[in-house]
Amino acid sequence: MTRVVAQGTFDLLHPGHVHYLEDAAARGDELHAIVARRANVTHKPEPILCARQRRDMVAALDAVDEAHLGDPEDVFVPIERLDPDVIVLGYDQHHDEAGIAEALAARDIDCRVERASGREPRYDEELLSSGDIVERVLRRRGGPGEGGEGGRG
Ligand SMILES: Cc1cc2nc3c(=O)[nH]c(=O)nc-3n(C[C@H](O)[C@H](O)[C@H](O)COP(=O)(O)O)c2cc1C
Ligand SMILES: Nc1ncnc2c1ncn2[C@@H]1O[C@H](COP(=O)(O)OP(=O)(O)OP(=O)(O)O)[C@@H](O)[C@H]1O
Repeated sequence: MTRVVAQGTFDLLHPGHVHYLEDAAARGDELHAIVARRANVTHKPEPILCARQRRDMVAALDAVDEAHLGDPEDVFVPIERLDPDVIVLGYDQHHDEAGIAEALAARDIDCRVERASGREPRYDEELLSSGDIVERVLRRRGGPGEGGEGGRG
């Protein structure tokens, strides 16, 4: 039984997330998704939705066998608990495979580190970024003070 782990913020779910999780699931028999805590999302604006809601949405995806709230302090806590055979990084995820592989080896965790493929938009209107979804909402629904087009867009 090959256990796979994938991870991310998964704020406003979109087909890119689905592609990533399906790609990761295809690399083993069961897929566990770790959902980042707000405090650990430091390389971009904080997520709009709370971690529990983000976890619940990821858990609802067919590709995902179980979704977990990430540890608030130590990203390796869920890894040591889950003891995966493969960790799949997202195609543009800011983590370094070699660095993670070293950290796993230092913890005697026998686990491969792989990187998923990216998915390109299939039509102009399609948004494959949570940040871009927020931008569109602000543009279309932002109040007059926020430069939005106002109204229900
Ligand atoms: C192997 C691995 C384990 C992680 N575990 C946790 C965790 O336990 N708690 C957490 O808040 N974030 C965890 N993360 C970090 C988040 O997934 C990271 O902030 C995430 O990559 C968000 O960035 P992204 O959504 O832009 O990809 C982990 C990342 C990796 C690569
Ligand atoms: N278009 C895509 N194709 C494949 N994987 C994707 C795509 N978009 C996001 N992912 C992957 O999903 C995981 C979670 O991504 P994240 O939660 O950061 O969403 P995001 O849409 O990339 O956020 P943002 O674009 O606002 O930074 C990451 O590993 C990322 O590589």
